[in-house]
Amino acid sequence: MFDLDPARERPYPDARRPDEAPAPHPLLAPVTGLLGTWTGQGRGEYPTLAEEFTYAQEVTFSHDGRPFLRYEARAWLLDADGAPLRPSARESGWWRLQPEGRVEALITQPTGIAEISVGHTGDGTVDLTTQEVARTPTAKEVTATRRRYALTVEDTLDFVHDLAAVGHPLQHHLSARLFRCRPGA
Ligand code: HEM
Repeated sequence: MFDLDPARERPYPDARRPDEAPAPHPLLAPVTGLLGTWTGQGRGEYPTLAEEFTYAQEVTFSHDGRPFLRYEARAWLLDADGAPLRPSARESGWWRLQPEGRVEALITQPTGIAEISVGHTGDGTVDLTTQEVARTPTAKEVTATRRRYALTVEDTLDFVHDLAAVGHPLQHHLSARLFRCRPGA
């Protein structure tokens, strides 16, 4: 009989480093530099908000040998001294790599938003723009987002997020600079 012991090692673990098994699918070649966990800080704004805010963010990219990345991100707001204030945005999804660096992404948030985005990757940068935004009945009115993830200098990931929501056209919502987490460092 099949052994369902949950304590057994998973047969298909996710890899978070390019040199870790399983080997990345060849279509992942333009994005293997993203693999792993990134943390850092950013700032945000929107015309509906009286003030800018600062936040911390943790982002993880992994894969299981197939031509998509698993994406997971969470953020928390920071006070003026950099201390955690409260949990903020979370999201997770799948980035499907296609030939010629084309990317299709599915990203969902607990605020009732599901983004279907398309874009392109090359030179350490991933650009994604929503093709569709689906919303649960009580979600805020988000109509579009645009994201750029850019590996600028080594082990640094810059993130910019534009948002069209609650009657406002696409404009800056977030910018962050994240640094690669080294386990045990
Ligand atoms: C690092 C990720 C993010 C952070 C730290 C963040 C932070 C914030 C903050 C602090 C607010 C003000 C309201 C509040 O205090 O909750 C806000 C509003 C909002 N955010 Fe974000 N956000 C993030 C990502 C996103 C994403 C991915 C979306 C949509 C796809 C989004 C859509 C919105 C919308 C629609 C509002 C409400 C605007 C309004 O009605 O005034 N945010 N965000």
